[in-house]
Amino acid sequence: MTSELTTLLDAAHDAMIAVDATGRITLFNSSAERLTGIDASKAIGTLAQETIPNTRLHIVLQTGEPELNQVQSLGANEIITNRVPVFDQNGRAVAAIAVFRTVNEVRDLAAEVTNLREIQTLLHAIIHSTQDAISVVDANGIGILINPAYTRLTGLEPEDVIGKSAEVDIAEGESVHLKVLQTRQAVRNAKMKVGHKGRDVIVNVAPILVGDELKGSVAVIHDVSEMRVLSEELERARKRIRKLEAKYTFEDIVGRSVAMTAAIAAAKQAAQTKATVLLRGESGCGKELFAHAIHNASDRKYNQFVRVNCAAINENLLESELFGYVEGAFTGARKGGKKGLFEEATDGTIFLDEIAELSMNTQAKLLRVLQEREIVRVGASAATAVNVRVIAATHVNLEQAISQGKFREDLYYRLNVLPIVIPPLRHRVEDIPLLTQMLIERFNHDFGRSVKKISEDALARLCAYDWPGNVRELENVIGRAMIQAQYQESTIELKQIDLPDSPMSIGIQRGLPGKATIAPLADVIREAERNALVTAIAATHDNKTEAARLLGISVRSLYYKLERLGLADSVK
Ligand SMILES: Nc1ncnc2c1ncn2[C@@H]1O[C@H](COP(=O)(O)OP(=O)(O)OP(=O)(O)O)[C@@H](O)[C@H]1O
Repeated sequence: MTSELTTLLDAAHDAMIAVDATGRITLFNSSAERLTGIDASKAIGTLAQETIPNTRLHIVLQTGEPELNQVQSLGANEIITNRVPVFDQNGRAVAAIAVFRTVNEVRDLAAEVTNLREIQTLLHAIIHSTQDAISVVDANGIGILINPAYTRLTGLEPEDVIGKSAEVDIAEGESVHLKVLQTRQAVRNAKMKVGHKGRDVIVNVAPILVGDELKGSVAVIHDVSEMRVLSEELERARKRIRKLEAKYTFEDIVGRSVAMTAAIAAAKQAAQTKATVLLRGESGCGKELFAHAIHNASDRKYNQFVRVNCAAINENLLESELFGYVEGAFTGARKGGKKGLFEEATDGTIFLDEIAELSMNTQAKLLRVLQEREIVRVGASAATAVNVRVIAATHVNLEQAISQGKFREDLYYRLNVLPIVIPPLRHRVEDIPLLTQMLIERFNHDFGRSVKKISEDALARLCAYDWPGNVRELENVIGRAMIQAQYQESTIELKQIDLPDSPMSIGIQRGLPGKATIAPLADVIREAERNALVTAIAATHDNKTEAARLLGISVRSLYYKLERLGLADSVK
């Protein structure tokens, strides 16, 4: 026997014993030594049935019949044996071979095979169900596996790819598989075009190394056009979030008084309809808060909420702002024209705050929108249909405005479909403790304070006041009190509640001026400026840069103003 053959047989996991025609052992490999505990040098040349009593090789020689899968004992082991005769050209048995291994080894092997099958099934399921296109080539760059996502992306079927060169799917660019096989290094984010349609893709390819041996490479291919669509969708969603200005919901409206509960219930009901809503109430009582909440509780919540302060926009611009304009509508008109706020709010809500401030001319145009549900851009001849829910708000007594000829009666009826009256704070004193607590928490957060509550006498003072500026005014009073409070203070005290107690000053805030209280405008402005500076300096703990930022002025300008108002020393 050649030495190569001996080495090979010694390396085999199976035990092997061969006998010649006389039944003497001619081969006894290492595994046979291991299983029998007999040295090959001692076994070779002996009669097999004498050295190993139940080899039965002499019987196989006699009968010429193979004995397959025989289980028997060998020392402490159970073994499974195959014995086969070897014949010459004349059909005479000239040798016999026994190949055996322990039953445990066979069981382990069977389990390993089962495991491998399970892993294979699992891999198959994963590769076939993933949305990522996958292709695998062997070490020679020949295709061995693709998945259905690959076929969807490239249009290539298994028969086009399996057994073919890795370059078969490339429409433009070089094969990354071949590069990875050459370098044994993974390649990430390679751009190329693949398949019949030359689809833009990004490819990640990794070598398959078993130990040190290169077995092939695997590529995961992403469709760029799909990614582009997804990122565009993401951008659209981001824009929507950015533009979604309605930040409050009904959860944010504080109030358990009967009047407030009724207003909230009416607003919740209105949210379920498409009807125009008219929010009425004094300044600062929460009309805008309600408008946000109605929008956010309606089926338009994922679309635009556009707020228009009718009092803040110049009358000449208002029409083009609301309804847009066509190219060349007026000098300075943008090329291609411009969408108006009604169109911006398509499928969403437009909140027309301070509606009573609209000119009679714009009122007529708004009436048309409400009647026809269409707008005409400035300079356009045709109308465009718009699907927009209108919420209007005013603190003005519209009935009185009608009788004074300042508000169109027909528009009033169009707007007044679902009127919701938000009661002034003085009519719902029982809400003051709740609102105060909510504000304390908000300002703790904003100013970094840790105030817990308000003292009883301070709260009593708040409840006795009649709040012409409503919740906005309460916000200011609590805000000021918390700025004044020392850091360690946990209760707002009466002395920190800064409320005007003269009935005259209340009158001024309600728009009922008393001559005695009117001061020269320059003094009023100077006083207001002084207050603003002191508050900002206090709120920022004397951080001039931050105070200037809050006031919207430069630091230099802040120092100048402090100097001019004689505050430079007191706030140092
Ligand atoms: N019920 C409430 N619960 C919580 N916060 C409220 C409530 N009502 C009003 N506010 C707060 O008071 C401030 C004024 O409210 P809002 O701007 O909605 O009033 P408004 O009636 O629209 O005022 P204006 O007529 O001056 O525009 C806001 O900061 C708002 O969040």
